[in-house]
Amino acid sequence: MISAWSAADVRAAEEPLLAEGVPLMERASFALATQVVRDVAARRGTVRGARVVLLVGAGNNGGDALHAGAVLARRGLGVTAVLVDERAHPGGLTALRRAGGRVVELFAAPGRVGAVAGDVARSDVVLDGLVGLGARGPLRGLAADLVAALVGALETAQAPALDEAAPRATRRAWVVAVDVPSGIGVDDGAVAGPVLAADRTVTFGAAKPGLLLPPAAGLAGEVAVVDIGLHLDDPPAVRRLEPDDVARSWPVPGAADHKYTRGVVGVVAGTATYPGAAVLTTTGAVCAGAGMVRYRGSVEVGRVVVGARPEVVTVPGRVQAWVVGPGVPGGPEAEDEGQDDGQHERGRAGLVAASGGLGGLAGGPVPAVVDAGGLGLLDDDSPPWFVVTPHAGELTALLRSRGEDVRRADVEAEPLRWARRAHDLTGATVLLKGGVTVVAGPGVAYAQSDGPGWLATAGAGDVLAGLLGAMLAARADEVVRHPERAAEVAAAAALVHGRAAHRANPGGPVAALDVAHAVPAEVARLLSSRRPRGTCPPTRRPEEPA
Ligand SMILES: NC(=O)C1=CN([C@@H]2O[C@H](COP(=O)(O)OP(=O)(O)OC[C@H]3O[C@@H](n4cnc5c(N)ncnc54)[C@H](O)[C@@H]3O)[C@@H](O)[C@H]2O)[C@@H](O)CC1
Ligand SMILES: Nc1ncnc2c1ncn2[C@@H]1O[C@H](COP(=O)(O)OP(=O)(O)O)[C@@H](O)[C@H]1O
Ligand SMILES: [K+]
Repeated sequence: MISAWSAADVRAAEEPLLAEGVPLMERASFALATQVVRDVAARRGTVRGARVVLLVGAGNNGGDALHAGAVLARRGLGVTAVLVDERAHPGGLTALRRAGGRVVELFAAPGRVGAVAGDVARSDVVLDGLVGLGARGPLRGLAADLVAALVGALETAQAPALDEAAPRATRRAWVVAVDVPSGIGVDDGAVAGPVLAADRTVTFGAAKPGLLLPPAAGLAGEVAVVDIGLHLDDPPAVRRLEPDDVARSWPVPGAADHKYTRGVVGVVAGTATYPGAAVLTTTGAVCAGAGMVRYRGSVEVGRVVVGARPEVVTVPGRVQAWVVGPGVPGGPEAEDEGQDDGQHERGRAGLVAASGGLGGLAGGPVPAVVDAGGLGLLDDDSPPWFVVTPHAGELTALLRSRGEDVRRADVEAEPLRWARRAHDLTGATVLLKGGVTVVAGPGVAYAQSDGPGWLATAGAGDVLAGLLGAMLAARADEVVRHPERAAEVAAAAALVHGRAAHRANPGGPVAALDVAHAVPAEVARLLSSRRPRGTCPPTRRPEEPA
């Protein structure tokens, strides 16, 4: 798991160490220089003669860059520091000069910003140390002008300069962000001004939320977290599951299991107009290893589903997680005009059962996935073991229906903020789909970035809904008892879904059904890395057949 803490938490963790005189900046800058040497050596063969430019702001972030530059200069790289502020870190400047580095005082000649940016773009490596945890809002002043000019100068070049295989004319500098890409919202991932996109971010002490959250996450490149000895005791602000986390918690059936202990998924999806959604959702659930999938819909669509997936049953009965809404038209008018094929009524019944509204009759509350047309069926208050799975457009509509004056662009600019708001307004756990999938539940947030852009294809969300339904059904009791785990299961589903999309056709376009078909092999691969049985017992469910 990658855990990210806010700037304030990281600073609080630094304080006692700084008071004891622990040399945090030396640790940070040495690790930064080591990573740069590794990157240069891996791509260029030798580090000697490589040209490095440091972009240096007024604070300790610039200090990190200057000290790292001193280490690099001593290793034989040619290092130039470009200062955008006369207050550059004095210790760092002295160290760089002593090591033979050059200094360009851009602050004294701001008119040269265009020419300097052109030079910087032609270097081998750029270390962006303009601003880090101390950033207040988007970049401004000379730092903003330099980055804007540099972004333009880098635009035409294709491959990083360190990629010796690429023709020289197409190479551009390899960009390393110091702690964070300068100017991103460190705590919220906002990108409200110019930001130099990094190939690599070397971040100190712990990851920061802005490195995991869109839109800034897309500008951080590969993130390397450097341990500088901080102790962070508070829960992280944002987490990202990695394959090992999902493998560890995946419920592997044992000898005593049967289909009902594995979890039955009830699916209310699709109509005569959108029968494909019913097939994709049920296939997602079947391929994720549901003990059983019950399809609830019209006889006509049920036949299509069973024709595609003979494993699916269409008779009512006990369900351990509901999936409501994929391929179901939203809004009361769809129901009034009969376009919903009765799915609104079936969906409402599923959600009532899932919230425990039928008491002992239905065996108590169970998790639910509420997607697409199901979102309009939610009551004012939902339990947190309901996971709503909107994309940005659907989340905007959901928020607006609850009185928020918000537009899709606002949701895309601050996805975690709005996912949290939707969680607060509805009570449900919120999985907001997108290139980075953001999950907000009670006291927890996840940001998953596992799938290729090819996954943005019609029906992929239906597969995710079915897959998530199966995962929730397998851990139904646990999720209802500990609703914060619904968010973890949702993040795990996004990981499996994204990785299955890579597996379905590595490097090329994927069809939604192929993503579902790739899930079993992807789960097997995840589980193959798991420690031997006995060290981490699978989650077991006590229920007997209904
Ligand atoms: N406290 C420490 O000893 C350590 C700090 N570290 C580094 O120090 C950084 C934090 O240093 P600081 O607190 O000095 O802050 P920064 O260096 O991140 O930034 C502060 C400076 O940037 C300017 N600034 C702020 N917002 C700006 C904006 N929007 N546009 C342009 N300029 C802006 C401010 O005028 C201020 O002078 C971390 O990100 C990390 O790189 C590391 O060396 C680890 C140890
Ligand atoms: N740029 C992207 N990169 C990776 N995955 C994406 C991207 N955009 C969307 N996705 C994923 O693709 C799926 C699309 O789902 P959705 O929008 O609900 O489509 P549909 O409703 O047609 O099934 C979601 O899982 C989402 O997270
Ligand atoms: K930076």
